[in-house]
Amino acid sequence: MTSAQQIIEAMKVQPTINIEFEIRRRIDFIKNTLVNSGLKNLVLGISGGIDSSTLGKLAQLAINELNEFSDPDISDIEHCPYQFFAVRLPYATQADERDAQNSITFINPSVTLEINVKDSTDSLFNQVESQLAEYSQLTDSHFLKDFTKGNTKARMRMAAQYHIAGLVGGLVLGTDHSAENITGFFTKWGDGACDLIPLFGLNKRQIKQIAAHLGAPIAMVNKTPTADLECLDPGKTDETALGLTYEQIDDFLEGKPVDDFVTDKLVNTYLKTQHKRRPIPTIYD
Ligand SMILES: Nc1ncnc2c1ncn2[C@@H]1O[C@H](COP(=O)(O)OP(=O)(O)OC[C@H]2O[C@@H]([n+]3cccc(C(=O)O)c3)[C@H](O)[C@@H]2O)[C@@H](O)[C@H]1O
Ligand SMILES: Nc1ncnc2c1ncn2[C@@H]1O[C@H](COP(=O)(O)OP(=O)(O)OP(=O)(O)O)[C@@H](O)[C@H]1O
Ligand SMILES: [Mg+2]
Repeated sequence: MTSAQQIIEAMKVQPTINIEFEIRRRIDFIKNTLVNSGLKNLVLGISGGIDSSTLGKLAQLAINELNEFSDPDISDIEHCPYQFFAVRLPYATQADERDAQNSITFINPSVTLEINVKDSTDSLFNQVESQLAEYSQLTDSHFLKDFTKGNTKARMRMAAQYHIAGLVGGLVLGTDHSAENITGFFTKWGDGACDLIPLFGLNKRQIKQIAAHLGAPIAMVNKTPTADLECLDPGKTDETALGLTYEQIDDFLEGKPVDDFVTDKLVNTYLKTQHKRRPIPTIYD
C-alpha cells in the first residue's frame, strides 16, 4: 500500500528552495531538452494563470539564451533560430482576458498566436451528443455533460498546440507541477499531454515565489487558480473543486504537519488517479 511518505518522495518537493538555483536548472532543462530533440521551437498555451505565466517566462528566457542575445525586441528570424510560441486558447470570450494579456506582456514571447477553441469543441460535443441520443445512450445529467465538455476544451487546446508544434517543428510544454500532479488535477490527454513538464518537483507556493522573482506583477502571482473549464460554473476555483487548499497540499508536499483528513484525502485521490501518471497498460504489466 502506498504511504503518505512514498507519495511525498514521488512528488520530489523540497521543504525549502533556492529560487535562483531552481530557475537556472529548469531553464537549462528546457534548453537541453529542446536542443536534444533537434527541434527549434517551444509551444505553450497561456491562460493568464500563474502556472502558464511562470513557465512561459522560463521558456522565453531559455529561448533568449539559445539565441544568444539579450534584446528580446529583435525579431529577425535570421538572428532568432529558436522561438517560443505563446498560444492564447480562449473558449469564446475569456472573462479574464485582461489577465491573459498581462501574462503575454510579462512573458514577451517570440510569437503570440490566438486560436479560439469554441467552434471545434461545440462541433465535437454536438455530434457526440446526437449519436449517443440516437442510441439512447445520452446522460440526462447537465452537470456531467458540462463537466465532460470542459475536459474536451482542454483536449482541443492540446490538439491546437500539437498542430502548431507539428507545423513549426516544436515541443509542447506542459504546466503540470507537484501540487496538481498529486491529485491528478488535469485532463488526461488534455493539458496533461505534452513533451516536457519543467515545473514538476515544485508546489504552488514555490511557483509563486519563482514568478515573483522573475518580476511577475503581484496580482498575477496572487491570482486565484482556476481551470475555468465548466460553462455552468465559470471560474470555479481549484480549491473548491478539490475540497482542499493549496496551503494544505503544499504543506503536505513539504512534509509539514497537516490534519489527518488532508492526508487521507490526498492519499485517496493520489491512488484513484494513478492511471494518469502511469504508462498505458499492456498485457505485460
Ligand atoms: N482506473 C482507471 N484506469 C485507467 N483509466 C481510467 C481509470 N479511471 C478513469 N480512467 C480514464 O480517465 C478518464 C477520466 O479522466 P479525465 O478525462 O482527465 O477526467 P477527470 O479526471 O474526471 O476530470 C479532470 C479533472 O481535472 C481538472 N482539470 C482539468 C484540466 C485542467 C485543470 C487545471 O487545473 O487547470 C484541471 C478538471 O476540472 C477535472 O476536475 C475516463 O474517462 C477514463 O477514460
Ligand atoms: N484559456 C486558455 N488559453 C490558453 N491556455 C490555456 C487556457 N486554459 C488552460 N490553458 C493551458 O492549460 C494549462 C493548465 O491550466 P491551469 O489552470 O492548471 O494553469 P494556469 O491557468 O496557468 O494556472 P492556475 O492553475 O493558477 O490557474 C495552462 O497552464 C495553459 O497552458
Ligand atoms: Mg488556470
